[in-house]
Amino acid sequence: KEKVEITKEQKALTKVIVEAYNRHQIPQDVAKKLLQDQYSVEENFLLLTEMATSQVQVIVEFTKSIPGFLSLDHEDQIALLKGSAVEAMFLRSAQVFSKKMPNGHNGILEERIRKSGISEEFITPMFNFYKSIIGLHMSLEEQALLTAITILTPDRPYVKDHQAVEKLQEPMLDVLRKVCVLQHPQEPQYFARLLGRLTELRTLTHYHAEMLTSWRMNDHKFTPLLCEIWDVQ
Ligand SMILES: Cc1cc(Cl)ccc1OCc1nc2ccc(F)cc2n1[C@H](C(=O)NC1CCCCC1)C1CCCCC1
Repeated sequence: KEKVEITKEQKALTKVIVEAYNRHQIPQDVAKKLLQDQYSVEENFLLLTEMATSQVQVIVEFTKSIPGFLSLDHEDQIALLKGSAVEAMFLRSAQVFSKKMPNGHNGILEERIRKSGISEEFITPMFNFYKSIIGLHMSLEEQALLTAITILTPDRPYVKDHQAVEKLQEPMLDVLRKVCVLQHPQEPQYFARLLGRLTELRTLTHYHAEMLTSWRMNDHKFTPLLCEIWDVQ
């Protein structure tokens, strides 16, 4: 049985990523807001656009803290952020949804999201993804590293220097693999299952523009930033 050892450098890298991720805190309050009140479909849509907009800003700050990211070609930096923004939003939504809340609150939150205005056909795949994330019982390190790995995906559209992105993603994958072995010794396949969620995340992201334009109301208004990120309008 191979003895898994995390090197000093890998410990330092994990620390940087987890600290950046913790600064990533908003929009944790979206769950609180949704539990406070029932909103109309229009108010929910507005809440989503506000949350998504602040999430984009937070993701940019998180990504800038990833060692080496700012040394990438500037256009590639934009391509990576644009290409991963929606996946990062769903990943963040799943993590917010997976937070243990006082009794019954998780049920209320699920109910509010089901009735928020999202079209019926997208509710099931979305919650299937959330529940598969919950089932993994991810640690904070795993959540932070998985988010960084998602952003540093070399094969995003318009990325020119794939190699340079791979060189940043690989050390993250190495340390995530070791963290998984150390934190889930009983589940040798845990790391593979974790990466498998990224495939499910891409499938869910595939529908995102339709999820927005089919929100049960008329006249969907998007900000220019969200038009860029969400490929709508
Ligand atoms: C991310 C996303 C993309 C598309 Cl296209 C459609 C939908 C969606 O989020 C669904 C979704 N899943 C959730 C799970 C837990 C939760 F607390 C909120 C959640 N939301 C939406 C939200 O605020 N997400 C933000 C969470 C933080 C990061 C940025 C995004 C709320 C908006 C108000 C109406 C109820 C859904």
